[in-house]
Amino acid sequence: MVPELGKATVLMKNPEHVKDVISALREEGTDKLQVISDFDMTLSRFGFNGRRCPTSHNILDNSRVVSEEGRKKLKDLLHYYYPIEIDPNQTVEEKCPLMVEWWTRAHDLLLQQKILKSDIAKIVKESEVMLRDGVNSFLDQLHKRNIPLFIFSAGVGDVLEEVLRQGKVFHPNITVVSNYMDFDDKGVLRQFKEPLIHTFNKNNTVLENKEYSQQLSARTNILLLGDSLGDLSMADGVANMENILTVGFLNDRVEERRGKYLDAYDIVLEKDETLDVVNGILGYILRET
Ligand SMILES: Nc1ccn([C@@H]2O[C@H](COP(=O)(O)O)[C@@H](O)[C@H]2O)c(=O)n1
Repeated sequence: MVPELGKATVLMKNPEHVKDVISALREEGTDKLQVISDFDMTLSRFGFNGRRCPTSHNILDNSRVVSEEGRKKLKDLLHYYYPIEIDPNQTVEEKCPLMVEWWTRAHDLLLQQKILKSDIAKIVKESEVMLRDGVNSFLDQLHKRNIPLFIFSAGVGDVLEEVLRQGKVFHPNITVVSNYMDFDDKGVLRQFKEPLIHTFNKNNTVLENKEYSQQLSARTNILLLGDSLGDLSMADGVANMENILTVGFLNDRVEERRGKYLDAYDIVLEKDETLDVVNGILGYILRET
């Protein structure tokens, strides 16, 4: 069916269910399909050559427009809050206020740096961000086949859009909901727009663009890609959902989190920096293999 599902990085609790959903997505055709994806560490790479790749926040944090002192404080926040974000032993209820605290403190520090809108392209160009191998062909294929892609990200919208633009894959079938920067009339960052999106509120509560879900009301079959357990609520706003296939990238603390990911996602990709499996599934659904 999909040879890539035999890859060593692929884990599935219920392979029969996966097979059934993929068959249903193929049978029902592309007119009913939409893709919902996270950005950081899902479409972008988690690591390269043993080094962590930056998230859209880190692209700003590590850039030359942030002072040395600011950079250190942002790194301290990352080292304090990231382990909490991925801790398998804390509940979402416990984590939520701490995530709001992290994002708020980091955004406040970024506001002090007087970042210019006109600097974003250069900041991205000079960063170490990388898209996963196979993302370009995945996004090109979705565009070619008129399949909408909804990127729901707790990262920084202006930055992730620029990453896609520089990768020449920011196609018109893509809609992004994320944390966007607000610049004053001189082009200086003055605040982040509301609502604040963090890892564990990626659901209806922050979706103001109801029009978008109405436009897509006929697309009741979903391919969902994420890297956090919080990403599983990204499709909550889809009315009358019929079939959903969830693919989760398990990037970090794999031993401790494997069980939870296997319970939550249909397909778990363990330490897989590519989109090979997803491209294999899409090719099958599109009847190209
Ligand atoms: N100040 C921050 C806040 C969050 N992050 C990381 O970015 C990821 C963004 O979320 P996605 O929805 O795009 O996955 C999140 O998982 C945090 O680890 C950060 O780097 N700096």
